This record gives sequence, structure tokens and C-alpha cells, in this order.
Amino acid sequence: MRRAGPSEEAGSPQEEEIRRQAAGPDGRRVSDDAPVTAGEADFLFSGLATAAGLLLAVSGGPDSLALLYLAARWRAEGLARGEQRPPLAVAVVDHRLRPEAAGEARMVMARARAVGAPGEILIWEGDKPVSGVQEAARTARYALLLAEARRRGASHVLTAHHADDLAETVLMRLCAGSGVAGLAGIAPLAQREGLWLARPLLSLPKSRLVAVCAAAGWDWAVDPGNRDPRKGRGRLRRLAGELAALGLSRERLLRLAARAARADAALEHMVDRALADAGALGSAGGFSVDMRRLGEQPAEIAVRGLGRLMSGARGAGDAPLRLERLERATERLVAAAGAGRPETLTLGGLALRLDRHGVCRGAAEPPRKQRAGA
Ligand SMILES: Nc1ncnc2c1ncn2[C@@H]1O[C@H](COP(=O)(O)OP(=O)(O)OP(=O)(O)O)[C@@H](O)[C@H]1O
Repeated sequence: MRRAGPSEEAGSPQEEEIRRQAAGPDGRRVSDDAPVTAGEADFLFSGLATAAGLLLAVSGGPDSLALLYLAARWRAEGLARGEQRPPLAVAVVDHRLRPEAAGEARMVMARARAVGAPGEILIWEGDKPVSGVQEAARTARYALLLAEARRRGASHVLTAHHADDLAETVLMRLCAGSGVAGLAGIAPLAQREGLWLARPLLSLPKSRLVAVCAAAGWDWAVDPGNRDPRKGRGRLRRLAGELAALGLSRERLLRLAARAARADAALEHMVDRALADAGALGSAGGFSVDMRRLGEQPAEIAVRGLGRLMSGARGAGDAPLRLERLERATERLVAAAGAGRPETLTLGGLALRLDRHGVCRGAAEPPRKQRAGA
């Protein structure tokens, strides 16, 4: 008898569960314009009930105002039923890049007060770079949010990333030729500098978050996330209809992300074993690994293993390693280890030295001056 294979049409387990919980008694599909129900929010926030505290990152756009509304309702209704709920606080970052941002920040503070959550306006002070300002703003934003969470004793920073953000990210990564980890898109929960970054709304389309604000009678700022339609994400957003007509719909992109995330988790599990097998030792500042043993693994596992050791040895704020460079470095080290030949190379601020026994040691590259004098 032929066993049924995995269904191509099934959504991610989380999506399915939300549809099941939110569908009416007759099991109808939830409309993309329906506000998020209290039952759905219970499910979306269920993993956060025992957190030490939640800091909500609210920009004043409809997505993050909906996050504020839903989290505050979930907390109030849960407490009223005698259930455990963490304290909430709100933070808005004024990057001092747009004059309207100050007014938007005040509006967010008023909403926070209205739901009884303490709030803080965080300012990105100082000179702004001429190029790459959006990237620098994002880095500064997360640093400010994490510092504020720490100050308040919150364990989690919550952002309002949603399904359209996730689909767009996957599309951008496809365009950039990313690997499996990149195609997994945005993680619903990730550790960042000893705190948690949580995105509880990732399975909901943006239209449902707009519907939450509309139903609550909450005005929102003209979406600060709206981008120039001629560039990057804005351009992809403009093409979304055409891509969907070709079959590259939001649902398919989400399915791809869920499958990539599943494959990524399996590969990471293999990396754990491969590194233990290759006697890997790592700390902030350096690592060592038997490259000959690591090189016996499939190339994907060797690349990830070396990448993980390097990330651990580098600073938390360092720019991520470029995948192509990591792939080339792994290839060179594995080939040299196999031939019993010493090799030295530098990558991402680390010097990687392979001895003739196949042991590779990575350490922070000495500053240029010191090297010149050495
Ligand atoms: N100025 C801000 N203040 C507080 N939170 C913000 C601000 N801007 C964005 N956020 C939070 O980040 C989420 C994502 O926002 P947005 O899509 O604009 O980010 P991005 O620039 O694409 O960067 P990334 O997706 O990497 O965070 C928002 O839903 C909100 O929770």
C-alpha cells in the first residue's frame, strides 16, 4: 500500500493551528481582513505567559500598534481569569531622521498610557552616516531596545513583524542567492545578547493587523515601514501581484520559509555532532578544531561548523560573515588539512592557522600596526 506523502498544500503547523482556533463553528477560513480574535491572541502569546517582562517595540505604524493592542488585551483578560501574565512596557525609537517622528513617538506614548503600560521614547543621538543610514538605524534601534529591556528587567523584546514581512524577506533572500538558513526568513524567537527577541505575529497577514487598529478605533501613523517603490523591498512589494500570478504567492513563500527552517534545524543538529566529533573548542576570542575530521563531513556541515566557531569567536556586534567567503575558506582549509599542508588565512577579523596535523586555530587578527612590527 502506498503511504500518503506530505501534503504540498499544508501550511505551517502554526498557521494551521491559528486557522483551526480562529475559524468559526462551521470551520470557514478566516478572512484576511478580520481583526485578530482574543482566542488567536491567546495562542500567539501562549509561550510568553511566564516571561519575566515584555518590552513592546512600537513605531506608531499599524502593525506595532496592533501588537500593543493585542498584547494589552491578552494580559488584561488573562489576569482577570487569574492566569499568569508578564508585565508589559512600550518603547518607541526616534531615529531623528524624520521631523514627524517626534509626534509619532508622543502618539505611541499616549496609547501606552491608555492601556496602562509604562513607555519610553528612545533617541538615536549623534551623527548619522551618509550611506547605509537605514542599516545603521536598524542596528542602533535594536541596541536601544535591548538596553531598555535590560533596564526594565524585561526578558523579551517583541516586534510586530508579520507574514508579509516574512514573505518579503524570503523573496529578498532568494534574490540575494541565500542558503537554507537565509531562506528560513525571520525567526519567531531568537536570542540576542542574553535576551529574547520574539515576533508573535509572524503568521498573520498585515491586513489583519490593520483591521485590529481599525476595529479598536486607533489611528496610526502613515506606515513608517513603507519604502521607496523604486528600490529593494518597495520594488518587490510593487511586483507582488505579478509574482503571485506566476505562482510565487505569499502562502508559497511562507511554506518555503517553514520548510527551510525545518531543514536548517536538522542541519544545525548535525553540526552539533560534527563539532563534538572534531574536538572543537571555542570561546569568545578564539577556537580550535580538527579540520581533517570536520572535512570528512558533507560540505554544508563543514561550512556551518566553521561558521559557528567563527561567530562564537567574533564580537556580538560584528557584521555577519559573507557566506561565499566562508565557503571558500572552508574549502581551502579542508583541502590543506587533507594534504597535511599548513595554511594560514584571515577572514572576518580572525586569523585562521592550520598546522600540518590538521588542527585549525582561529584567533582575533592582531591590529595592523602590531602585525607590521611583528
Ligand atoms: N522606530 C521604531 N521604534 C520602535 N520599534 C520599531 C521602530 N521601527 C520598527 N520597529 C519595530 O520593528 C518592527 C519591524 O519594523 P520594520 O519592518 O520597519 O523594520 P526593518 O527596518 O525592516 O528592520 P527589521 O525587519 O530587521 O527589524 C516593527 O513592527 C516594530 O515592532
